[in-house]
Amino acid sequence: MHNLISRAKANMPLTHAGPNLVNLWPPLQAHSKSVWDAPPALSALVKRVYVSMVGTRRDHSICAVGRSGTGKTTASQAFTLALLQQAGATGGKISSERVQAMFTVLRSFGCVSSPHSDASSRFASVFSLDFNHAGRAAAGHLQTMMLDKWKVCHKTHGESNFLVFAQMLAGVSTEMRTELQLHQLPESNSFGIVPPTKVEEKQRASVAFAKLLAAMETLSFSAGEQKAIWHVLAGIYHLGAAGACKVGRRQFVSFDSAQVAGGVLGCDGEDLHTAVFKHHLREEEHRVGGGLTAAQCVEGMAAGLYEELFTSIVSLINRALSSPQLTLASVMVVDAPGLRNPRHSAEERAAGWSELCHNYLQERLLEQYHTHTFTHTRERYTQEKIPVEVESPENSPADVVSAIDQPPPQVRATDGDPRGLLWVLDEELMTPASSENSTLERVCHAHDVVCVCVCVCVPAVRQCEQPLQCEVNHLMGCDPVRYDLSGWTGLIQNNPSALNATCVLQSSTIAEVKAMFTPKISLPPLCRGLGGLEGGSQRSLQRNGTIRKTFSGGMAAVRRLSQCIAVKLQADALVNLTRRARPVFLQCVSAKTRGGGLDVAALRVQLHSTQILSALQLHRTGYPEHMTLSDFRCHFQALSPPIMKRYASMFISHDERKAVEELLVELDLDRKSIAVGASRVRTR
Ligand SMILES: Nc1ncnc2c1ncn2[C@@H]1O[C@H](COP(=O)(O)OP(=O)(O)OP(=O)(O)O)[C@@H](O)[C@H]1O
Repeated sequence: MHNLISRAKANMPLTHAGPNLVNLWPPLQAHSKSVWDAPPALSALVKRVYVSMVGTRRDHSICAVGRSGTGKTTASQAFTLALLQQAGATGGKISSERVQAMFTVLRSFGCVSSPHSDASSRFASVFSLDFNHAGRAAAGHLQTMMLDKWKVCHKTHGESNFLVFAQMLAGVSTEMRTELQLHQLPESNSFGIVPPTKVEEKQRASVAFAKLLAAMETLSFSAGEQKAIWHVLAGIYHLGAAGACKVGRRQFVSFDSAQVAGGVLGCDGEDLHTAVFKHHLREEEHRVGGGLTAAQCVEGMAAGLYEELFTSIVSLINRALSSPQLTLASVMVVDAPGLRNPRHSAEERAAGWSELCHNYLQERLLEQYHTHTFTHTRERYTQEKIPVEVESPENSPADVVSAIDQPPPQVRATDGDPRGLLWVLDEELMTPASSENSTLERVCHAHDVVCVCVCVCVPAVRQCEQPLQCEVNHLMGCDPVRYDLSGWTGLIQNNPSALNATCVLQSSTIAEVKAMFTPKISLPPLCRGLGGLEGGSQRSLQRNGTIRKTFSGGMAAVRRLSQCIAVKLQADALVNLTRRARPVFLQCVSAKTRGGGLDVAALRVQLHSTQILSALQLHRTGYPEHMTLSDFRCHFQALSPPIMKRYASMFISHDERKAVEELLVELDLDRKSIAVGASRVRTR
């Protein structure tokens, strides 16, 4: 029962849906439709965005927001493919097949199976399609953010590891299986990477692996690059099998598996041991409080390897889709992991660090939606002195966002320090003898008086009775999520093993591994977890410039290597990338219960957080279609030179705004004969 709002809006012409469109296609029939069988409402949206992009020569963005499992990825992918079909492609670098292949690769390497979905995204992405002067797609550029790097070694209840592991273990050829030493798999794996056991699952994973191989071929991954990818994945698998001693010296539990891990990574066993466990100097350098446990060392290496692998795969995708052709404008499709709350799947547990990172990103996107829909629109009307009687919604996501990411004040305030959770965590990490408890107390104390609604004052963050737990009032208080901060210090402290992963790969004795991970250009690393910072075309350089700027100004330049500040900066980068583009927000909702029934309460909560009624009210009362004076001039000059002549004569005697108003009145009187509908056009 996906995308319910679409049904309510079924009779509404698309032009009335305004720039902030709610997800508008009917449920897929038991997966019988492939994602690119665009339903009519999607085709209409694609057409509208395309015509607007070509007509205004401005960048546009499509951003899907909502809970996990509500169809954001499906919607974004369907939109991208339909847009490509609508526009057509040129230059041979981009095609529907290549883009579909990219989705297949990303699904395997960036998704896990969860109670909500068989492929739940664990990375955020911005995929930009660049169009040339003829309006044809000429290139694609993928930028990714992996906010939580620990997924590869920490198994969340009910979730699998990244899908690619099961696919590889089920489908890799006998020859490669021998090379990767995957014939006799040990029973336990500390990262929870297990081969599929049921026949049906095995078959599905093998088919998915065959699809993945075909997709890599389509994207021109060379045989050597594919080999390097399997070696790194197998290396991570064997590291998980090697495990770490819980007591005593920092070392592997299974030396045999560690030896095998070293072998497939092209690293001597002793060297791997050193890279994983022996980094006293680096620990000093990064002031790692209390030293790392053996398990943290092994996990750090695995997380570092997977981060490097994912970034390299994004580079290979960009190599396949990029083109130096000059382009006119772009459409950016934004997809991020959805909001997750253990309560949605009736789990008793509290949420962890991974959920906080992704829920925070969703809040940032919602805040962007709120600002664009209400704040900017009202500001424009005020600036243009247009009387429009509308009330903005009482609440906004800003309170929760600042409870998480508010930076420290430049000058110490007398009435307390209101910095957000990420900054408090960052500071406490550097304070000797600090604990997660003191972090919690500081954040709850600073943010417990925030009102999310005029009539009810509820704190943005509230300390729970359970030790080390707090509740964050996500979705403007509609969807509170209880977090457990236990062990967060270990996750956010700099982990020298993760940093050593790059050296292990670059000094591998396996030529293909070494070649793939040795950087082609030497640029200072911005932030681990960011992918797609390469590209030679003018547009990709611009987009990468925006990200570099985000990471190089003010506090960002100083703290960008801190794990928790990097989460904020990656979210900033994503928002900055799309800030200048004309946005369309796809609010995805789902009301499906686990038994397949209709969960009305859940639907109500989701609809409430979309603020759809206020948005529609503002849209209907105001002037959603508007253009700048310069656009107006271009537009009408092309349409009718006599009209522009008249405009010029009026412009001499009045100010420009007055001239435009008079012209509009004339156009309106004469509308039928000249067929220019401009009465709802406001200019500035
Ligand atoms: N309109 C629809 N009707 C029925 N099922 C759908 C629809 N859209 C998506 N689905 C199914 O719902 C599941 C979740 O979809 P998808 O992965 O797109 O969600 P998501 O919002 O991107 O999730 P996450 O945030 O966890 O990545 C998939 O199995 C998908 O096939």
